[in-house]
Amino acid sequence: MSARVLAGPPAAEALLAQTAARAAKLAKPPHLTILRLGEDPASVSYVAGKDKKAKETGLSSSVEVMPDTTTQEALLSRIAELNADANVNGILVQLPLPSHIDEEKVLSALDPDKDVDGFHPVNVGRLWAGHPHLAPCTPVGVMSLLSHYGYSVAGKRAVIVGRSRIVGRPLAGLLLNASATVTVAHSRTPNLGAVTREADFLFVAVGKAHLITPDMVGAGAVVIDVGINRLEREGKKARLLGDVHPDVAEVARALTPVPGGVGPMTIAQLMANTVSAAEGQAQLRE
Ligand SMILES: NC(=O)C1=CN([C@@H]2O[C@H](COP(=O)(O)OP(=O)(O)OC[C@H]3O[C@@H](n4cnc5c(N)ncnc54)[C@H](OP(=O)(O)O)[C@@H]3O)[C@@H](O)[C@H]2O)C=CC1
Ligand SMILES: Nc1nc(=O)c2c([nH]1)NC[C@@H]1CN(c3ccc(C(=O)N[C@@H](CCC(=O)O)C(=O)O)cc3)C=[N+]21
Repeated sequence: MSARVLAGPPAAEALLAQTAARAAKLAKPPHLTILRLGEDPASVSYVAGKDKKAKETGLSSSVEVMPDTTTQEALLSRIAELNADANVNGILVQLPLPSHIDEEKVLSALDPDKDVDGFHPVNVGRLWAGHPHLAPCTPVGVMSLLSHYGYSVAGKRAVIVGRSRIVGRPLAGLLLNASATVTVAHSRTPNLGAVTREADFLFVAVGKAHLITPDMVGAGAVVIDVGINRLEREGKKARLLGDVHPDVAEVARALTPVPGGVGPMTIAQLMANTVSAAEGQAQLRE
């Protein structure tokens, strides 16, 4: 038996269609500003993908590139201007930032109601209080992928491997809000396989190619592979590997592919968050 493949693109298209319809109801197209510092190739490529998808969805977007020598002060002052600019509905600061910049300070400087990544402490608090407004795109995208394919986590055992700000932690909050029984494993978890085998729904966001092998997965589990590991190849395009070994398809009920699984949902959810931000701001003005 081979697992059902939970492809991202059809679910992402459905979400984008809904999002475009919401955007069209607003007085003007919502505007997303993306700040990128430096020329890290992965960041260049992700940011270009977000900008392109925004335009395809009927949103307005702009990318501002600053040198990787930009001071924290200069970045904070640009953020203050964007916060004050009524024409800007959403602001995204692409991560990772150069090491001389304090990520916490930068993320806390964003207007929480324009924080389309959901990384500001106010948005983290809203999520964990059980009433999210803007929540991180990747985990929200994972939840909508599950619902697109008809899965409900209520009353089920969910195990997450990874506890980052961008994926593991907010995913735990969303799954708890959706009434799953949630376990979060990480690098200090002994006997990882014993924990992951208990999962009805297993979510993996670590960044280690093929960490999860078939012996670590319970029969009939739904497995969501968030990991993206670049395997550079001489003279060829890099190959992308997930955190889950492909043989897991032999034991799991369902599995997301890499690429073409969670990645497209992240981008689609960013568009949805930008529209949510614009809707929230329009309500505040009423
Ligand atoms: N598809 C998408 O849209 C996205 C994909 N990604 C991908 O997801 C992966 C994770 O990203 P991100 O969350 O930012 O990564 P981080 O490096 O921030 O976090 C990795 C987490 O994995 C844990 N970990 C590391 N090694 C092990 C191990 N051997 N066993 C168990 N846990 C371990 C770490 O534990 P500890 O906290 O103890 O250090 C940490 O919590 C990456 O491959 C990234 O490229 C990320 C964002 C979006
Ligand atoms: N402030 C901030 N917000 C983010 O949301 C953010 C970030 N910084 N930094 C980096 C991570 C990573 N991330 C991805 C987005 C899309 C794909 C994606 O579209 N992946 C495609 C493949 C793309 C390719 O070919 O490289 C897929 O999985 O099919 C992957 C990863 C967002 N991140």
